[in-house]
Amino acid sequence: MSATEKLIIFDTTLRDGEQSPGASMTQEEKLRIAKALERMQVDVIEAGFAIASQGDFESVKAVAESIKDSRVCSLARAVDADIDRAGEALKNATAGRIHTFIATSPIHMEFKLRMSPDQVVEQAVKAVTRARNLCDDVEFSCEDAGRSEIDFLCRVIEAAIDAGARTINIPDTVGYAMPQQYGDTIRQLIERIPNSDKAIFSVHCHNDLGLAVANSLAAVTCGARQVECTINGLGERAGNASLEEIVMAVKTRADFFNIETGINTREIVPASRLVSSITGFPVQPNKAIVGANAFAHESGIHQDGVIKHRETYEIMKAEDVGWNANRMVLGKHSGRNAFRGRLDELGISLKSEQELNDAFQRFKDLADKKHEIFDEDIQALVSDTQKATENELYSLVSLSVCSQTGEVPNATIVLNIGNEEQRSQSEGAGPVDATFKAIERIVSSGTSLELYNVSAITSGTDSQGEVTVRLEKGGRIVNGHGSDIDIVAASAKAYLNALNLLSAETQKAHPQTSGV
Ligand SMILES: CC(=O)SCCNC(=O)CCNC(=O)[C@H](O)C(C)(C)COP(=O)(O)OP(=O)(O)OC[C@H]1O[C@@H](n2cnc3c(N)ncnc32)[C@H](O)[C@@H]1OP(=O)(O)O
Ligand SMILES: CC(C)C(=O)C(=O)O
Ligand SMILES: [Mg+2]
Repeated sequence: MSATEKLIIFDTTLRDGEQSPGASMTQEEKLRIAKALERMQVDVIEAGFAIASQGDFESVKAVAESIKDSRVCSLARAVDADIDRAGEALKNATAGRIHTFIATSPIHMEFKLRMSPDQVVEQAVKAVTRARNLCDDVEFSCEDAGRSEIDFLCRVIEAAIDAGARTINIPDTVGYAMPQQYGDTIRQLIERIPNSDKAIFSVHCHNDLGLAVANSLAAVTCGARQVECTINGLGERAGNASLEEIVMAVKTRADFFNIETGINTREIVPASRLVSSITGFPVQPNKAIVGANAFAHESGIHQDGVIKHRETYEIMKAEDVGWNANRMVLGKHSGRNAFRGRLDELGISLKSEQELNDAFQRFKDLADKKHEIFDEDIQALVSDTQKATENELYSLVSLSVCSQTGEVPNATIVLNIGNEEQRSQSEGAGPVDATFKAIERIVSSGTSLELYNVSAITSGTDSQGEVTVRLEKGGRIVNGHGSDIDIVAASAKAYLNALNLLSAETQKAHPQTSGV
């Protein structure tokens, strides 16, 4: 391996990550994540599966139109309509990629596709050819390659490369592979396929046996030059290989891998927090790189060693992955121009002067209550502003909660519903429960609460709490978000945000209806 070889980082948080049950994201949330990935200098962003729905199409299109420094990709089955839809969504991209796939394992071909191996080869070639007519950059994946026969993989991949695929992805779709075996497969494919030098070999590993990162790295030592991964390892079932672990393994053990990624690793922790807060999937404290304890030393001998010489117990620097990057960016004496400038640096664009004014007012209100304002605070308050200026049916006017030792908590809430104020009161098991019950007394939404998560946006007891509320109704699932220094108010905002998302979906489907 030469020292200058590059490992391409292909992030699929917005596509495979979104396939995690409950992790669906709005277009605005996808754009914020895409911007964070661009800041991190991810090479390829898989923005979605354009044919899946109108919303997916719009999201891929919006990401393709706003991202300039990363390639933007859409997934497509080996089906004409999927490929055309992906091409359409990507047509304004600075650099686009169509990623088409078909399963190659005996079990998938026989029982799912109901196609013979010959038909699969023929369909793969047709799909790659069609995609190449729409886009110069085409990736082809052999779904369930981890359980496919190597002779058949050689045959279908050679044909796909001849048809114009420039990246060949070998997914371990069900997380079945073992590192050494998977690495050997990659090595054999590269050695045996006559035109393998015309393509970059890529890997996409799932974590069903907890081996996604190990399998991906084994493949890198055997010639893979693209790794598909997600922030926090989000993804279908047990998830995908986690981007932060892949990138930091390759960087920390450059002596072993002798390969580089182009990732700005200082953006890793902010991106991890953003994805966690948007999806409501908390990061476990002992998660490598981005867990709260990843750089914390508890035991005396370790602390002693670190004080004497940091490298005795630390193989990476916390600041290199973005810990401690909580810079105080603005304070209560900052003006509108500084605020606007910081939004620009964070890649946040507000649609109108009115949105800027609203966000600035929220910033001033927050600065009155909280001494230091960090980037994460700004991201949260802008997100609240955008929610407030979108057409909301329900908004919070006021909330008063009484919670006292030995007494049953009680909440009184006033909501604005379609320009009319309504008040209600409820007791509950705790202040949040009382608040949600008070809201339900007014709206009777018929939803069920699937997830409630609260996390501190920054450190300190004056940190804003960020709450995610996941509601389900008739099979539709939404994640509502709210932030506030008062976590009960943040919870009420998150609950109302989820109700507004459901109501917006209902209105799209049935324009005459109002409510959830
Ligand atoms: C391993 C992965 O992560 S693959 C990506 C998984 N992600 C998703 O499925 C999320 C988005 N999916 C969707 O929205 C829908 O499944 C759609 C829009 C793609 C398709 O919806 P539908 O047309 O209703 O088909 P449905 O999902 O029921 O079945 C899939 C069909 O595609 C076929 N198919 C599956 N994969 C492929 C492929 N790669 N190439 C060609 N056909 C395929 C199946 O055999 C099945 O065909 P059949 O209807 O003739 O039996
Ligand atoms: C579509 C492909 C790349 C996939 O997600 C998988 O096989 O896991
Ligand atoms: Mg996958």
